Amino acid sequence: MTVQDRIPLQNGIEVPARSDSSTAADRSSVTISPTARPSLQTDASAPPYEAPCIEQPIKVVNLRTLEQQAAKVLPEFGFHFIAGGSGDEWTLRENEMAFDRLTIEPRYLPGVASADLRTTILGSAVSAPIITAPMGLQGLAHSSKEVGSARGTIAAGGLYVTTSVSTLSLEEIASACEAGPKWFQIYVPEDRDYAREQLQRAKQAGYTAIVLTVDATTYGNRERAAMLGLRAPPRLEFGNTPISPALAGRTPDMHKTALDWGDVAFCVAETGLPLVLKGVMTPALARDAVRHGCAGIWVSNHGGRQLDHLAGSISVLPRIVDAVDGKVPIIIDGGIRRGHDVFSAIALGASVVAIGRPVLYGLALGGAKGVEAVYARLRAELAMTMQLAGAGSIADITPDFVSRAST
Ligand SMILES: Cc1cc2nc3c(=O)[nH]c(=O)nc-3n(C[C@H](O)[C@H](O)[C@H](O)COP(=O)(O)O)c2cc1C
Ligand SMILES: CC(C)CC(=O)C(=O)O
Repeated sequence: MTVQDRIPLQNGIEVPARSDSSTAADRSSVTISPTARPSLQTDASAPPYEAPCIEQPIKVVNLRTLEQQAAKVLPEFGFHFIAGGSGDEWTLRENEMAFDRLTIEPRYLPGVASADLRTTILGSAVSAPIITAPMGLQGLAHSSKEVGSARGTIAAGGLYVTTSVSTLSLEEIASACEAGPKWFQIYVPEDRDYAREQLQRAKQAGYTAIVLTVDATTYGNRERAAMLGLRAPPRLEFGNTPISPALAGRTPDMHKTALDWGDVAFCVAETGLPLVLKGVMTPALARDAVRHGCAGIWVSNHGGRQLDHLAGSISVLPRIVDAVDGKVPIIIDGGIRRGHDVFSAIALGASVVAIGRPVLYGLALGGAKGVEAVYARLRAELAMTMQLAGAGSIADITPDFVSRAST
């Protein structure tokens, strides 16, 4: 199989593929697990993976074009691991398309001199209603790994969410956040002792909330690498392997399949921290989450990487907002690329939005400074949208600012 010359991305964009002289015979050494639990594979005989390492401020024209820029600096496997979705990538595309079907109804002559973007989420102050979504294996994006994205996020006044499947340890990442706000997202492992250890380490390291992701009880059907004939790296680093002597010698599975409300109660009982449920796509789950004491609801389809053919996340937000009825704050992610996307999400009832891939593209292009530039651009677009639409503060952004496009 030869690697295509040009790779089609979202929105009809194509990027030139890197040259790759490996043959089908070479690639056949990639192990494809025949088990019922697909997972990200490694390819022991592949050449070492070299992530970008440049630290520099970058010019961000807009967050959409970042994908093309990042494609030029990332190794192909890393780029497609980050950019890709699952199955036909319908949900991946729909996340952005659903925002594109919304229109803004401006309020002119409001006497607004400037827009104040500041807000709070679960007691943490942020410079704008924008936070960084948890993302695993950031060593594929840049040599600074999660330290780079954490530093960039905090420097921009955002909130950082560390994942349990980070390349670096949750403690190293917590240090990089310094005094900035940080949450810990867990994929509850099968092994209770290991789960307990991770939660206790997170609390000890100063994370102030636990995010429990519910949409990954098995790995999504990620087909890009296979379709493009890409070789996975020889090894993938996971920074949160067990450390306590009681767990010595165990290599616990990082994802529990039979996740249930007992796991939610366990995470709360072990930490006493507020728990945000991530991956909520239905009003029924949102209602149950509130009833079970969750402190926040995170509307997400995992950036279209898990179950394909879920709706675009912004499409389900209004019904979830109705179900939650103001009892807890709502976070939303998926396809947020423009200041007016942030504006629409807030108008439709989210407290803050989270951004995923654009952070990793900024990281790949410039390390922490690149991430800071991504935030700066999105914040500038939001400020401009608020000024032009006539909203002086985040609290001013009410539902009547948004309607569905009539075309
Ligand atoms: C490379 C990558 C890794 C991810 N890893 C995690 C993870 O470890 N935990 C999690 O809950 N979500 C993970 N996600 C999903 C993001 O948290 C988020 O839901 C999604 O990226 C938002 O969509 P966007 O990329 O369009 O902004 C990952 C997403 C990407 C792109
Ligand atoms: C290492 C992966 C399980 C991280 C993830 O959640 C994702 O790729 O979407």
